Amino acid sequence: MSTPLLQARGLQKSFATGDGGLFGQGRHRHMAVDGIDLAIEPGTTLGCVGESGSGKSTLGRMLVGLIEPDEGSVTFDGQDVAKVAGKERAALRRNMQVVFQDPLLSLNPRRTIGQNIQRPLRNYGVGGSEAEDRMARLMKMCGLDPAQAARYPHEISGGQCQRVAIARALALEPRFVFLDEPVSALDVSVQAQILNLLLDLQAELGLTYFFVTHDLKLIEFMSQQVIVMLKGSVVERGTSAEIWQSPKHAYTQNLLRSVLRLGSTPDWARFAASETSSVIP
Ligand SMILES: Nc1ncnc2c1ncn2[C@@H]1O[C@H](COP(=O)(O)OP(=O)(O)OP(=O)(O)O)[C@@H](O)[C@H]1O
Repeated sequence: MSTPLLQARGLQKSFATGDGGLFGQGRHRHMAVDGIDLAIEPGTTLGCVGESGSGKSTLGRMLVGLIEPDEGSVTFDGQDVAKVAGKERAALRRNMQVVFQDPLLSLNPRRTIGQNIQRPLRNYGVGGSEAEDRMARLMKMCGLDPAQAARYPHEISGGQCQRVAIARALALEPRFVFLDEPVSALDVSVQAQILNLLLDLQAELGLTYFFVTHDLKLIEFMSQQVIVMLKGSVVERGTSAEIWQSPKHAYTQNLLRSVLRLGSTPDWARFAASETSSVIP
């Protein structure tokens, strides 16, 4: 085992719920993530599966520093994220990016796709022809034609929008990407293309992923290691094959049974293999 790129210890996050009532009697705190430890090795994917509301997104957001944990710590490349300040913090932030579920919502609709991709570069002081060149390279790498840079998000398909969101996430050359259900808003045939793109980019750039989904079959295809979440806790963890072939927790067994019974999700490995490679060399 190599040294983990990212490690979390005792991560905990609760949110206030209820309107509080007249005397505050209705106010409670809901524990969204309840003391989670995890480690992700460089160049690998940790898949996270669980029902809606189990805390997957909250966990991912804490890993990339979008929200602060109430308790616990995140260590990236040996650095405690909470203790890093100034220039080092900015460098750390560049290294951790997110791709959200709905690309149309995550892109700025008033900016062209080229401007969307260049935004993080400009935020970090890269402008002019250097930003233009990098944008064109990122677009090609993500299977987009740079000639489309002047179009707006609503003028391209959902799959192309997600390619733009991925290109934007990669603009600052991160090492770690939190993929928050990156294909669930897309048509099934487009899903396979985006999954292939993510796998190709991982192989080419050595990226490390935290991949969140509801789909157990998809997690088997995308991840080496898996955690299963239920009500804010990890109820099962193991390799993809272990979770798929011999799940121990009753919740995972039920999840698996329903996947097998419904047969509603595609055989990703076979399906994706039938798609051509997604990256333009
Ligand atoms: N900003 C917030 N304020 C209040 N409650 C929140 C907030 N974010 C998340 N929650 C609550 O925390 C719990 C976990 O939410 P989270 O989005 O992490 O779950 P999830 O497993 O990602 O769900 P889904 O699969 O539906 O996206 C839920 O009960 C949710 O309502």
